[in-house]
Amino acid sequence: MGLTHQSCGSGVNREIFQRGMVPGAAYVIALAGNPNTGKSTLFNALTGLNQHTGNWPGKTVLRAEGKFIFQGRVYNLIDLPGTYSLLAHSAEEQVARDYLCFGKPDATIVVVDATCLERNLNLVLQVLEITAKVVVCVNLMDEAKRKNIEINIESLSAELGVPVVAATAREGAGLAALQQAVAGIADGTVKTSPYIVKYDEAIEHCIRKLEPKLKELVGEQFNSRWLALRLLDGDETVIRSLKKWLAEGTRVRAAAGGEILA
Ligand SMILES: Nc1nc2c(ncn2[C@@H]2O[C@H](COP(=O)(O)OP(=O)(O)OP(=O)(O)O)[C@@H](O)[C@H]2O)c(=O)[nH]1
Ligand SMILES: [Mg+2]
Repeated sequence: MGLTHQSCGSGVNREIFQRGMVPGAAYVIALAGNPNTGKSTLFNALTGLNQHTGNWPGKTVLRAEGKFIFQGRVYNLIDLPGTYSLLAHSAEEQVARDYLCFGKPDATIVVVDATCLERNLNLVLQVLEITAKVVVCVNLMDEAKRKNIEINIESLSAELGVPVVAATAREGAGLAALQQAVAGIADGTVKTSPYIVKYDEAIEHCIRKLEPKLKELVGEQFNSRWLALRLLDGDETVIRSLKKWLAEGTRVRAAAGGEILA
């Protein structure tokens, strides 16, 4: 049998992409965003001093994770490196992108700077191309207020199709609402309908051709539209990551005596 999604499972994701290491965690939550948007401030405010740091596998990029407890459940929070894009031009971008696709977090918080929202939304749209399980956290609301910038959180949420929460992480403001929104996405009680960028018809045509083939390979595990776009980009790094994921699935299956891991 060839390599298919049936030979690869979430156990594999955890092994090779280090999904999360907090024991007993109900959910794994990723924290993404442009550099300097307050991700680490938010991470520290949510987790306190309960953090574990190391490097991402094979990279000199710092990996920080910790936990918070909300309504009796443990959430494993992963602080991703700050990036402007997810096109894997740098080690940081590759780490963030691979984690969002192959690590399959239960929810992703994208932290944006309220004082330069437009630039930050570029990353939000890229994350929405990978996963629908997103909460946007509009941080630095204190700075925005000082600069007389008003943000209509409700209409932003309606346009993006995902929950949007305002916060001032440095003062701990908005954290409870953020945790509530994350909980709803992680346990599936809140459904999203993310804004998806549409490309030129020539590209959309190629996506329609590629997507079914990719679905055969990875099933519903990963976002095949996004994988198709990366293949059209000729993105070698994503092809390598995909091969690694498929090969690892077979290795684990063989080690488990041929049983398919769910
Ligand atoms: N005024 C204000 N400053 C904030 C807020 N949150 C974070 N900051 C400040 O913004 C700066 C950057 O915060 P970090 O938490 O390091 O940002 P980051 O996104 O982790 O940055 P990178 O890891 O470099 O990508 C620091 O000086 C924080 O004190 C906020 O809500 N309001
Ligand atoms: Mg940081």
